[in-house]
Parts: sequence; C-alpha cells; structure tokens
Amino acid sequence: MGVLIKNGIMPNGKRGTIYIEDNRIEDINGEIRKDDFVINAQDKLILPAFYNTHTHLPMTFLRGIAEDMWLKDWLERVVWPAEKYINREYVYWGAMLGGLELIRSGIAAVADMYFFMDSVAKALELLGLRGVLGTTIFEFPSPDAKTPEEAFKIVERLVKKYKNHELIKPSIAPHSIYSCNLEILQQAKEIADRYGLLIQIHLSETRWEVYEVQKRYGKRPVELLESIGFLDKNLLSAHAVWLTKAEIKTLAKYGVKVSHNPISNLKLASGGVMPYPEMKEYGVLVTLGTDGVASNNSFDMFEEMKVFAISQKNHRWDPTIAKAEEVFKVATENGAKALGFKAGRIEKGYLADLMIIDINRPHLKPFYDPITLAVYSMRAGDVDGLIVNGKPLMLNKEILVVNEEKTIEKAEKKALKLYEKIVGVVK
Ligand SMILES: CSC[C@H]1O[C@@H](n2cnc3c(O)ncnc32)[C@H](O)[C@@H]1O
Ligand SMILES: [Zn+2]
Repeated sequence: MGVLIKNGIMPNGKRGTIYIEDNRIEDINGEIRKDDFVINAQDKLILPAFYNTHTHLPMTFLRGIAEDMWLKDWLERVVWPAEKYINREYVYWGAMLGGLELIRSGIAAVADMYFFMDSVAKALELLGLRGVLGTTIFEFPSPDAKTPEEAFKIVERLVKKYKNHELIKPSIAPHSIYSCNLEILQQAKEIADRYGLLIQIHLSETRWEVYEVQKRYGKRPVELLESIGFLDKNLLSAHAVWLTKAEIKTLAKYGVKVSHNPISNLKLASGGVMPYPEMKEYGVLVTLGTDGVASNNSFDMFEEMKVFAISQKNHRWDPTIAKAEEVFKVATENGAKALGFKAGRIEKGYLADLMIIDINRPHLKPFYDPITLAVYSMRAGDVDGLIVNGKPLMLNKEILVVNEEKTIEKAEKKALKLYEKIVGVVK
C-alpha cells in the first residue's frame, strides 16, 4: 500500500498529488489509486524535509546551562565537565527529546556527533528519523571510551550492526584538530576509508583554533589536514568559518563538504562570517546545520535559513547574496547529497522525506511564493506533518510514533537528575 498526499500546494505554488510507494516518490499528479493511505493536504504546503548536517542531539540536556560564554570556556568550564556524568541512558533520553523537536521542526535527517551513539541510533530508529551518527574521538578519555582505540572499536561495532540500514549510517567524528593529535586523525581516516564512512569534524570554528593549530604545527588547519592526507569527498567539516581563499580552493579540490552553522557561530561570537560567496565560487558543497541546542538553542532550520541569508547579505553589504531559493536548496537538497541520500526534492524516484506546512496563519499571508515564505517568514511551529522514508511520523501536528507527552516528561526528569549532579561541578 502506498501513501497518497492530495490537494497539497507544491513548492512551485501549484496544487498537486504525490504518490509514495514504499520509501520513494513514485508519481506526481498521476492517476489516483484506490486503497491508499490518504493524506488530505487541502490548504497545506508540501516541501522537501530538512537535512540538518551538524547536531549533537543528546545535548538537549545542556540547553540553557552554558550561556553567554566564549567557546573555549563553554567547552572547558561547563560542557566537558558536565559530560563526564552522562551515560547511555541520559544520551538515549536526550536524543528522544531532541528527536521529537526534529520532527516538529520538519527535519528528516541529522549528521550527529556525540558519545554512546548506539543510544542515539536506538532513539532515531524508534522515531523513524535518519541519522549519520558519528562516534566522537578525542585524544583524552571521553564519556564512552577511555582511549581512541576503544572509540574506534565502538565505531566498528556500529558499522557491523547498521550495515545497509535504511535510516542509520554510522560515521566517525574526530572532534577537532585541537583535541586529536595527528596520529589519531590518521587512524580515524584509515577506519573511514576501510568502511566507506563519512568523517565529521569541527574545523576552523574560531580564531583561537587557527592560532593554536599554527602554533602547534606551523600550518593553517586546512593546510595541515591536506598534508596528512585527511581531505576527501567523505569529509564533512562543521563551521569552516576562518578560512583563507587558498584553503577554500583546497576544500573544493578534494570535494570536502561544509556544514554552515550561522546561529551557533553568532551566539558563541566565533567571529567572522563563513565565506559563503567564495565557497560557492570555488564549488564547495555548502549545507546547513544548527549545531547542538546548548549553543543554538533550538533545532529550528527555518530560523537557521533566515539567519544564514541575512548574515551573508549584511556582511557583504549585498542583499543579492544567498537568495531564498538557493538557501532553501542548501538546507534540503545539498544536505541530503552531503549525507549520501537521494532526497531534498519533490521528484519521482527521490526518497519520500517531506514536510507539510499549515499556511493558514497570519504571518504566512498573502501566500505569493512558497520558498520566500519558507526562508523569511516560516517557523518550526508551522510544521503540520512530517513523512520520512515514506512513513508519516507526524500528521495534523500529532506525533504518531511515540507518546509525546510521556516521552517529554521522562526526558525532563532525566535531565533534571543530571543537572543535580553537575551543578556543583561547572564553573
Ligand atoms: C565530536 S562532537 C562531541 C563533542 O563536541 C562538543 N561540542 C558541541 N558543540 C561544539 C562546537 O560548536 N565546537 C566544539 N565542540 C563542540 C560536545 O560537547 C562534545 O564534547
Ligand atoms: Zn558542534
């Protein structure tokens, strides 16, 4: 049995029907089949769902506890001391809470980096969401691995467990150049090559990071990664703010993908604004991410799109930079491409990852152009439904996959328990 979405408004502003068979879009505006699961999208807009390419889902637990700080202090004085207390159970409930927020925000997939990624996988599988899940590698002990070798073993276990899984793709996530020595980065790359994994890393997020890398190695971050053979098309670098033109050309040469996280960068005052025009000019695939909610503080990709567009325009004194249509593509199709999924467009043969928007709201009228409205006027709260891999996860604002109220209650209890433990530890 397929799923039929009828009477909906399509991204081009015209009404249409979408027929989903299994997990793909089988037909658009074709004949109406009988006995299908029918979604009446009268007066609703259907858009491709978002691909959020940089998150730390379980960090919902730390939302609001480390505010108004420099990234270095944020990590060293609050986040890392707090993370010493997390375990598999906290991560599971943090990811469940984060996952519910993803559904309500129209997000079908995340590229996530954290610890105890088996718990994140369990939560996403239950909720029906996609995840490219990167186990974090540090040169120092992490919450789930005393050594990098232990973390590599965790990655290998996840690779075996989730081989050919429809929703979950294991990945490896050396945290950054400043927290992983070169030998560890090379070992991570070897494992990624062996299993065909995406590598996720924080790269050139702050000026401090660039100075630190230059001090240690006499090279800028991208130059250093090139010199150790780390760059290729399976690398997804988060942030990538502090880059020279030569470094951007190098990223383009190796097909490295970038996850742009404007809200996190602005809030942590990482300084600068990601050099989007140059990335576009040299051909780097740019995608969009929120980062974790301890530095954002939400998974709202509508907000992220708007801030991306307006920060670029303002920074270059040019309102023609980052036009709405292009920004929407960055948040959907580009993200899907970077994560290796054929999604992000409403077209026959594409994965059925779709969101349904309630347009009968004052801030969405008059309804002239769906995409400019999506980028400049919509909010996560306008999402009425989400379909991922052909399966409805939310319809008419009702979550269909778990009991939302009970899940929130349980997750909040866990978060408060963790807070009791860490409140005396963080500075
Ligand atoms: C490998 S990710 C897990 C690790 O990274 C920390 N983290 C979260 N957000 C950021 C960021 O923007 N820059 C650097 N590190 C970040 C997170 O707390 C985990 O310790
Ligand atoms: Zn991050």
